[in-house]
Amino acid sequence: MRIEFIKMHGLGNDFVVLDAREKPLPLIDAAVASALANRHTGIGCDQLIVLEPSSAADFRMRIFNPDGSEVEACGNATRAVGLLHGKPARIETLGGILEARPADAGISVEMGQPRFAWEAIPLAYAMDTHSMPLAWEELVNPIAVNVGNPHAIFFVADPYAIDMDRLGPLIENDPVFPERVNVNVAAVTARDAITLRVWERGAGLTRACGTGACATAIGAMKRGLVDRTVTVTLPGGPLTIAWREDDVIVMSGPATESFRGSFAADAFGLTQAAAGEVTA
Ligand SMILES: N[C@H](CCC[C@H](N)C(=O)O)C(=O)O
Repeated sequence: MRIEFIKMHGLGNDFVVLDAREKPLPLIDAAVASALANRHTGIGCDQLIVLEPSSAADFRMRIFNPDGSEVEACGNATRAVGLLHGKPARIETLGGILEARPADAGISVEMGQPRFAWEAIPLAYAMDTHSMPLAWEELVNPIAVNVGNPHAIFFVADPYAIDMDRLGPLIENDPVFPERVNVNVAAVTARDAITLRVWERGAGLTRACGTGACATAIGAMKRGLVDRTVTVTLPGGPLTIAWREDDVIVMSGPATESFRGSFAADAFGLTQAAAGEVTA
């Protein structure tokens, strides 16, 4: 049995998309996700995205990191599947229902409302999430924001001077973040401009992180560093983030289909455990 995939990206944050909305797929679990995401022995991607039918929205989007973890939100992938869908879509995710629609800048997504309570990040114990009283070497006093998934944001002079390969995993896996955390290092360069790099939970350094851009923009707005619409420039390019008066975050930016292909299901341990069984 062969399975078709669509290779997509948002500013270089890349995805393998499996579309099971019309036809069920065999079970996709952590092992399968990790194997497909492997850049040497698999197709290779920052996240595996699986689309399924939904009773609550137009369709459901499941998000798997290369380490196999299934997570609540992926901003760049939400724009990518919005492009694939080709018209406005309500998309069910573990982090809530999002709305994606074609826009001048590519695709615009309503990413829901940010959460700041320590229990919502989550943190292991009560703490001021506006400026956490913690330090990891030169990275100090982050603001923590949940935008469907957990983010810690450090404001620094130069994000490109930070050794993310060393400090990223240290912070990602700190026990203060019981569900781990995405690590953002950002510099505010104007009232409407931020430069950002992200060490992603379960994926490492990526060329762009949509939820990271949302969380960082909201963090900067909460600290009064920028206005309520800001351009966040990642290594892969810019995203526009607005924090609406109704508290909803709106992210706009490009999405790209790179190519389509197929693979032999059993090459990645995708066995039809039960005829017609949908993904778990
Ligand atoms: N690594 C993230 C998921 C992907 C987020 C990122 N690719 C985006 O565009 O938001 C997490 O574990 O929460």
